[in-house]
Amino acid sequence: MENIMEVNGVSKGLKDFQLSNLSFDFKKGYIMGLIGPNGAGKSTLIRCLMDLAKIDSGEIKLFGMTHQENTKDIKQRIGFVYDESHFYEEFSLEKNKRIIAPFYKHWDDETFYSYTKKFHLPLKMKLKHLSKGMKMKFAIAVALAHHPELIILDEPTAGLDPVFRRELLDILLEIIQDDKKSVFFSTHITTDLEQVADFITFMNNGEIIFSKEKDAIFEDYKIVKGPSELAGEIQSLNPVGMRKTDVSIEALITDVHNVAPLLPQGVQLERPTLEDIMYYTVKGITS
Ligand SMILES: Nc1ncnc2c1ncn2[C@@H]1O[C@H](COP(=O)(O)OP(=O)(O)OP(=O)(O)O)[C@@H](O)[C@H]1O
Repeated sequence: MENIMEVNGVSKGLKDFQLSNLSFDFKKGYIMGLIGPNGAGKSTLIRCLMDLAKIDSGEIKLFGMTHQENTKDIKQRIGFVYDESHFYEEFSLEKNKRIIAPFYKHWDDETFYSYTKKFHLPLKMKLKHLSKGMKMKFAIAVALAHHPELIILDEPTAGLDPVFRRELLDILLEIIQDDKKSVFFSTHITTDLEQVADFITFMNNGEIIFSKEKDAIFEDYKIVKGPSELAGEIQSLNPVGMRKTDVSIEALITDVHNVAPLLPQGVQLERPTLEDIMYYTVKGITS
């Protein structure tokens, strides 16, 4: 399968922050989730992907091209949804649509109106009077109406009610069904990714901790639980993170195939959630 996105050794310095040597690939026809704690650099990476922020070194290729080579073509082929509203607040949704549509070669009114109907969006209302969730829905309708091959969303489910969140995840799953489109989205709601993502990229402190197939992550990481007396033995196995109470111990281990045979008797192995993996990676060993 061909790569739709290739990030090679990308670095970007901001005032007090640095994206450091990021590398990962993303294949066509899948959903990739981008996770990481607040301030990890997810939005900064997305801004670099969209060429809204210039990278200092390395290379980003989308559809096999860099922005320098053909940014216009790249942007036509991406549906981009992000938090800062880039629409006209004083105008109605209909008027916003009339302004935006001519910028896209493949704009499709029928698709646009089918989504605004599905999302119950009031076309005559001024954008500034929409709720946060409704604005997000409008941004999604606009992004999907020009038939993008790649959809990039920065925290699209933030501010959405659970019913629409589920609906949006179903829409994202529908989009990739023809194997020609791909979805890349950042989120703090890791359970959403457990449902729909094929690949997960995890960032912390401006670095990539891993970028892997979801199933491979759950094969590699396990939670170890046991009585607190075993703390020393578990710690000697170099867990990613560990939490100890007076009576029990819980740790996250990686490279489970090599580490599991070394585990002491009396511990249980459990499948972690993505949230467990994030928590222990960020927190490390606490007591
Ligand atoms: N324009 C900017 N100038 C200087 N620093 C910035 C700028 N934009 C972001 N930063 C800093 O870069 C760091 C990463 O921010 P970023 O928004 O990329 O993180 P994030 O992972 O998306 O976080 P969150 O989950 O909270 O949205 C933060 O420390 C932030 O303050």
